[in-house]
Amino acid sequence: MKRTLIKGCSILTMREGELPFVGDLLIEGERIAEIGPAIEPKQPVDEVITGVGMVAMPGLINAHNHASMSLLRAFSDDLKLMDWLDKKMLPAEGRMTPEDVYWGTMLGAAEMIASGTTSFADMYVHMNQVAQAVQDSGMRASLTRGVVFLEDDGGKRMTEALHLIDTWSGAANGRISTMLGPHAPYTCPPQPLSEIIDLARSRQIPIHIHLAETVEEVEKIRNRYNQTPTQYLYELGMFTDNHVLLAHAVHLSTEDVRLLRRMRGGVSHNPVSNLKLGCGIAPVRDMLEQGITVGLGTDGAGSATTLDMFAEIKAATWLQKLQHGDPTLLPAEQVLRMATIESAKLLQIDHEVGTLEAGKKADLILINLNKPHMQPVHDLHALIAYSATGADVDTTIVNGEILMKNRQFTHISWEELRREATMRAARLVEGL
Ligand SMILES: CSC[C@H]1O[C@@H](n2cnc3c(O)ncnc32)[C@H](O)[C@@H]1O
Ligand SMILES: [Zn+2]
Repeated sequence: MKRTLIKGCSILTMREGELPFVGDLLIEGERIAEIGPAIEPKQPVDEVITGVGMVAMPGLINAHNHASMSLLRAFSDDLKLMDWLDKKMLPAEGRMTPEDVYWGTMLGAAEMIASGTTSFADMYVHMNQVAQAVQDSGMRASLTRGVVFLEDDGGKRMTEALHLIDTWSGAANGRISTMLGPHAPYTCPPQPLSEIIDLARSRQIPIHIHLAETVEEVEKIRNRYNQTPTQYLYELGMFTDNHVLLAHAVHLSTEDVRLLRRMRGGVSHNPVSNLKLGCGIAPVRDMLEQGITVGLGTDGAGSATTLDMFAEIKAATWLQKLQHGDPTLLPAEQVLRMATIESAKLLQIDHEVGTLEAGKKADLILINLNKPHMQPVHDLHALIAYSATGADVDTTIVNGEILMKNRQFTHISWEELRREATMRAARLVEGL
């Protein structure tokens, strides 16, 4: 079993209310063996990492992504969501081969590792290739085959969704978990959606779904069913005994927020994508007041452009402060917890990751403080939430494996990845 000792770093455990302290962290195999002011290992260590001038904190957890859409980064911007999706993304996605999805996911994984994300929730197609990329990149992920019921496919998409669950749950040394992924209320009519909900309940499979992202979605569902999108899911039994990961939840009425109050799971707030597509501001303060778990995600790079979770951290707290004219809302520690342990709850991995604690899986990052914008150090939570960017991450560790050290990838060949991604991305968007 490999033993790695990180010495002399500032440690942010992200356990509620716990103050930062300077100390050491011992990793044995996949897990954190010890955290403390000065560790004297009882057995020889294989690697010592000097953490002086660094902050160790839990890896960030991206609760909503379509990693493979990294191939469509900065290809189609400044459009309304439905134009962006129908006229640009779906035609490009129609050309995607399984190999494209593999390399697109690897590109997303490389960006996430380089910016301090260790786990992500993903919804896409060709999920065998997404899972393979998760396995190869060393990341942790919760994967779901996105299912749209707009035309009859003879059950192909659902077969693939179940194949993913049956084949990949627990794979890659437990780094991969799975969910069911009905895409959104406007792409999933009542009958197939209620079948998925019942299946999820009977097999205890969590659900990942987009909800109430735009005003247009609210109008569409009102016209079709005379309900809000949230009522539509609620009445179909979505929130009865199912763990549900809701992406966006921007347009919720007061009554909608109350309906979600007792839900298992919670909401991935994706503020950069919501801002860029002009969708609106999710009622984060109100959801938190009702006890709803709110984590953070990026959505795909096709809309958000970047998968840097530090951008989401800033946008999330700034938006709540601005919307309510109250700078005390979402203080630094709380928004950092949203990007770590609260997101972990949404992926049902909070017993393993999301805080730094002896016995948990060693998913953590080292952030370099030796930079002008990271000095002086008064309040570490504030410094990281309001000043750090993904480029300040020096080292990324998942399941005890070092995936990036001194900003160099250890599992990814960047030259090969860049070549594959460039060539494939050009083909996908040609003529669109
Ligand atoms: C069927 S796989 C997932 C599907 O979702 C699309 N998608 C990406 N971003 C969004 C978004 O913000 N709202 C709705 N749908 C989105 C993606 O292009 C895939 O087709
Ligand atoms: Zn999405």
